[in-house]
Amino acid sequence: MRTIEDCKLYVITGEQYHPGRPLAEVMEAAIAGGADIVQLRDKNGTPAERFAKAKFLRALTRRHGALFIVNDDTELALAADADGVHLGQDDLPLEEARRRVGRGMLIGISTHEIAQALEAERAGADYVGVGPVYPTATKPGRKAVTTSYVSEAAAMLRIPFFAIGGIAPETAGDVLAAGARRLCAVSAVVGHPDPAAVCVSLKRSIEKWEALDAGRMNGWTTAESMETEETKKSEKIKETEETKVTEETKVTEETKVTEETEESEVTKVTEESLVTEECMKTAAVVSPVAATADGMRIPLLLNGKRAWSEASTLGALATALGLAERRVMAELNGEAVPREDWNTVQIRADDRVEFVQFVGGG
Ligand SMILES: Cc1ncc(COP(=O)(O)OP(=O)(O)O)c(N)n1
Ligand SMILES: Cc1ncsc1CCOP(=O)(O)O
Ligand SMILES: [Mg+2]
Repeated sequence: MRTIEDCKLYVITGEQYHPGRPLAEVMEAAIAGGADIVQLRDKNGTPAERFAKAKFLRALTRRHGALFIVNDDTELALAADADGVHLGQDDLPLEEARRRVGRGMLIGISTHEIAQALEAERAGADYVGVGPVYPTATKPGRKAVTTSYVSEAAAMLRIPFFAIGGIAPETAGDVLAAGARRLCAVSAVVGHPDPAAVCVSLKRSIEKWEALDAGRMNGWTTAESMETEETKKSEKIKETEETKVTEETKVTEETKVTEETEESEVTKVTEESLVTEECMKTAAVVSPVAATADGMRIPLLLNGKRAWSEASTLGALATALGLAERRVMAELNGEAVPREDWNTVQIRADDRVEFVQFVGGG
């Protein structure tokens, strides 16, 4: 059976999005496409209808090895032998829900800001929802939290989080670039004529970023295992980029995945003044700014990864990274910045900076 850590794609029912199409057909397609978790979210059915759907989804998910979560209702979760229950900020408090469902059941909590997520983590939530990232008709009136909350969650949470709200193949790239590695969707999947295809696409996007992360992890190596630029080029990972680190500088080599190109890209980022996400996680309980020793460093999302820099301009950052003389492109918050402007473009806290070097193909 899958654990919550294994689960990357979470699909929630939304029968209003597939009128005339049976729930069974749509959710079976979602699972066939790679949904790891299915949640029953039914605000309108009678208790008997909700119970029947829960029993059906329990059997379906069990058959396919997926997890089954019930929204809002601990009693229904218990009655249907679900794997867990999902609760919002205005639902039953986590402590009371835990008393009712016991240790063996997963509890997920919706969060809309980092303080709520840290509190849920502290109180024993198994995962949190982070959203709505974008405004969504599925949760009307709920303010979008934007990808900046996704970045905070990525930097500060230890438990798994699922980005939710407006998640679709078109938005997944930005949400993953902000640091999410788990996605949750309703309308984009269940409202699509081909739910399986949407799930396949979302799952592929997640896996691309995981492959990129694996490259970054490989980068946390010692000088002995450092490779030459040429070696690295020949070992490009399909559809991903790699990360390398030198022992002395504890430098990250960050990369970027673009949806537009199938070519791998390798960006070498070498600098002394960056502290990576690892340091950030150690200081997770304090604010990002307080986490810096000297208070001078700016928190950034550098090639999708949380980092810190003393550089105040894009040019200074490129210099610090050893990229000033390299044939690289820079993007600041999704906008390409011409090289002639690098020294005048200021970097601010939580800016998203991407340095990309194309190495082959094109
Ligand atoms: C995975 C996941 N995340 C968030 C929610 C929303 O829960 P809540 O805020 O309680 O809103 P409702 O879904 O009950 O309207 C969720 N259901 N699942
Ligand atoms: C239930 C919920 N909670 C936060 S956003 C959301 C709905 C997400 O739906 P969609 O994927 O259709 O935007
Ligand atoms: Mg709820």
